[in-house]
Amino acid sequence: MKRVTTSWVAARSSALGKVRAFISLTKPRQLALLMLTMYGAYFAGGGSLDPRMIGLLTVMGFSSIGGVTAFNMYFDKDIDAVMGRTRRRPLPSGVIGPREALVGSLALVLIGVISAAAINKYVALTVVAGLYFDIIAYTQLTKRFTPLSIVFGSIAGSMPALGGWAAAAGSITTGGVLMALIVFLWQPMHVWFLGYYFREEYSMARIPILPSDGNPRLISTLIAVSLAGLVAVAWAFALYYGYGFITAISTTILAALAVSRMGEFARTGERRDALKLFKFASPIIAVVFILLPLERELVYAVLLG
Ligand code: HEM
Ligand SMILES: CC(C)=CCC/C(C)=C/CC/C(C)=C/COP(=O)(O)OP(=O)(O)O
Repeated sequence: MKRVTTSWVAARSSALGKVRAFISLTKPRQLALLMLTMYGAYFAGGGSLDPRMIGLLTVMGFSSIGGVTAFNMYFDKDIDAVMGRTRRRPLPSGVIGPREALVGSLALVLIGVISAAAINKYVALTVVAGLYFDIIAYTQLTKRFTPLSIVFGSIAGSMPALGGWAAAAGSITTGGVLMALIVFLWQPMHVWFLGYYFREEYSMARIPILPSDGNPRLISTLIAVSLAGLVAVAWAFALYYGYGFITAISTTILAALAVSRMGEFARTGERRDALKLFKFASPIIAVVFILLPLERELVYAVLLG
């Protein structure tokens, strides 16, 4: 009896281990913030609390974004084995086999496309675009060859916001494009400070993540320009739709803070400054995608009654 129980416990713990490992293939923290941009855009675009829609959106977001991320890890298992940051991931460490990862990620992507189509064809379009720009344009065609890969990765990263808005608005309209543009313009800060912090590992894996081999002054200037663009888009949204001024003011303050801290990094090129600025990036995008829907609610529910 004891032997049966032990083998059952062993089997259960290995199955749990597999599930945990597969969840880590979806990069849960990145997945969570990407889903926040999806929900934020959905509610900022006037989306309702209808349970069917919220359910479909949640299944679509988790499975399409998680599936694409797991698919990316399947393709990148060779370079992930080289970098200290990624070598303990389930594929390079062997916890999950390539076939399991491929089948699982494809299943998730399929569920994502189907649930997106159940909402409307524009949301389905954003999922297909996210799949194409992440897996083909970024992972396959550019990530290993040029720092310009960030353009394609950033288009992919902007798709959940566009999809969330399209789910609410029933099509792709100005507000969705502006919110997607905000995510697009946020990504250089997110990617390049992380890339600078891990630049030895990236060069070991021969991944050209940084422009001009990581000149801190150039990186800071380019990120400052992208943040200025982000702030301009936030103000454009507020002026166009008549709500979003608190979001625009908050984004302006946060971007100004980030740029003021970049001066130190531009001068010293210190890795620890790059990490601090990387960590500072996520709250900026979170503020936009939490405040904007709240402001819409405030204006529509309270002021317009
Ligand atoms: C070109 C596009 C992007 C690239 C190259 C990129 C790259 C990365 C990398 C390398 C990490 C570290 C992962 C790890 O070591 O486990 C990361 C973490 C993360 N990413 Fe991205 N990312 C991109 C787009 C996005 C987008 C659009 C979002 C959300 C809107 C996002 C949210 C996050 C979050 C929340 C984390 C975890 C941050 C932390 O640990 O503090 N990423 N990303
Ligand atoms: C609607 C939809 C499906 C959108 C896709 C959203 C999505 C998954 C965006 C992520 C973009 C991206 C390039 C991440 C980094 O990968 P990396 O390989 O550079 O990161 P790593 O080095 O940590 O593996």
